[in-house]
Amino acid sequence: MERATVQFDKVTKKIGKKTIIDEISFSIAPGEVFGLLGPNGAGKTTALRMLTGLMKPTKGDIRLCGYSIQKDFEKAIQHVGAIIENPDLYSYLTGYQNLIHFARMSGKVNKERLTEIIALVGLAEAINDKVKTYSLGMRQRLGLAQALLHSPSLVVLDEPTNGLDPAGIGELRQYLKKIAHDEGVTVLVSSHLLSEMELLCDGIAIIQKGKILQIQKMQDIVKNSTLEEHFLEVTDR
Ligand SMILES: Nc1ncnc2c1ncn2[C@@H]1O[C@H](COP(=O)(O)OP(=O)(O)OP(=O)(O)O)[C@@H](O)[C@H]1O
Repeated sequence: MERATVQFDKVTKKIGKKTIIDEISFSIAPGEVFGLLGPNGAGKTTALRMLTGLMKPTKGDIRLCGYSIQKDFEKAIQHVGAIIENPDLYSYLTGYQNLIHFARMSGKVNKERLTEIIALVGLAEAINDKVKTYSLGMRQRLGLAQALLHSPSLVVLDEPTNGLDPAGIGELRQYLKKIAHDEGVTVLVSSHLLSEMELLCDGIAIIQKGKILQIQKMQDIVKNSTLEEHFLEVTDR
């Protein structure tokens, strides 16, 4: 598997007169779990939308595995699995039929991989039920299975714990850490949940009003304080 790295280089996004993202730069190493941490409206979703090609940066560039999303989009994006908005699911099909549908589009997924990923997201028992009978957490997990199906080397998740119960959040955390640390998959998540990010991430960028205030390794932050104390010190909230 090609190892993924992510590099934001002075990325700015303006919509109308408003600067939503203001010259942000950061990089993520292969196998790292990295968090974009910031309050609602900080610009996290916008940053992730640009990374996956849903929006174009006004200035600057983003490189994935060294490929520019502006100049080499196809190559840049091919290793990415992402859930940015709500996952696209067909509620009148079963979970399994949804996965098969996506597997066909990506072309390189076999039955073993399907079985493996269904077990990983904990949907084995319900996979033949229609998605309309699923809870929000189950839909999230099916969306995650979709994003992971083609074995991406970079996984991008926007507020991944939304709608999950505490047990589900714990399982997702263990899984993301496992694929990162054992298999070298790079994981980028956005969240405003401090305690969750403290448990999940190896490194974080604190973002507020479109600007990155700080980038740090989690182990350095928690040496002296909790992430929450640190966050309150760094931001003006
Ligand atoms: N298409 C748009 N047009 C105008 N303003 C926008 C647009 N998209 C986002 N914004 C504004 O940009 C800012 C950042 O939004 P964004 O959704 O990226 O933040 P976020 O950090 O993901 O927050 P949340 O957790 O609430 O989703 C907000 O003030 C939002 O209102």
